[in-house]
Amino acid sequence: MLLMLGVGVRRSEAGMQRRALIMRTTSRSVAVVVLRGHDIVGVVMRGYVCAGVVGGDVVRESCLCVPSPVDLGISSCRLSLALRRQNAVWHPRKLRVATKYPNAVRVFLGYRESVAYVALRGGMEAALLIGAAEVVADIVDTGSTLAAHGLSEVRRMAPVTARIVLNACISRLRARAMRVLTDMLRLATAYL
Ligand SMILES: Nc1ncnc2c1ncn2[C@@H]1O[C@H](COP(=O)(O)OP(=O)(O)OP(=O)(O)O)[C@@H](O)[C@H]1O
Ligand SMILES: O=P(O)(O)OC[C@H]1O[C@H](OP(=O)(O)OP(=O)(O)O)[C@H](O)[C@@H]1O
Repeated sequence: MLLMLGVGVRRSEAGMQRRALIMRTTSRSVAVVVLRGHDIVGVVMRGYVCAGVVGGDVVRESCLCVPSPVDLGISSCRLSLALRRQNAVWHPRKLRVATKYPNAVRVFLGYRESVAYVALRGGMEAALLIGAAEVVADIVDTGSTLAAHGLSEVRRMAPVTARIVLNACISRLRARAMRVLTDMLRLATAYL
């Protein structure tokens, strides 16, 4: 929203409605769509929207080839592996990793047969506490969530920040929207 304000685009009155998922703006060629993080890359790649703002963790996990030229440098955290500090019970054959980022973690750990993935959508720490996994792969910021569950961060796999992702063909299809977007990208890169 700040980037939009920087290029003179504001939410219109109609865009201020409570629980609105599509916010109209003062520019006829720009609207803001509110989507779940894990849906954004696919929606941008398919060209339903020109651009998206999304965490780098989600971009990695999508494994989709979408241009991501600007790192906004905000919402910084990291994708890490964590273990129980005490009473770890190891499964004899496979190391089970509870995560909502199985694709990204597979790349970091290599495609090893000795690692199995327990795909969860949240609350990964609970998987260790109930014996469903030995390792958690999740984003960590302050570390307080891990500490609250008696877990220790054992490996930092990747830094994460919010990024702008773009549809590769949009400049040809929606020239006016692209001009606003180009101005926003210029502004973002000038101030970051
Ligand atoms: N503790 C945190 N510190 C910094 N950034 C975070 C933190 N938690 C999440 N993020 C960033 O914010 C993004 C959205 O996180 P959030 O937890 O709101 O969504 P989610 O729970 O992954 O998705 P959904 O709510 O759609 O299921 C993440 O992809 C990450 O990039
Ligand atoms: O290191 P910390 O500062 O404690 O942050 C890490 C927590 O933040 C994220 O959860 P979020 O609050 O986004 O909720 P979620 O579990 O629904 O994704 C992540 O899944 C951790 O649980």
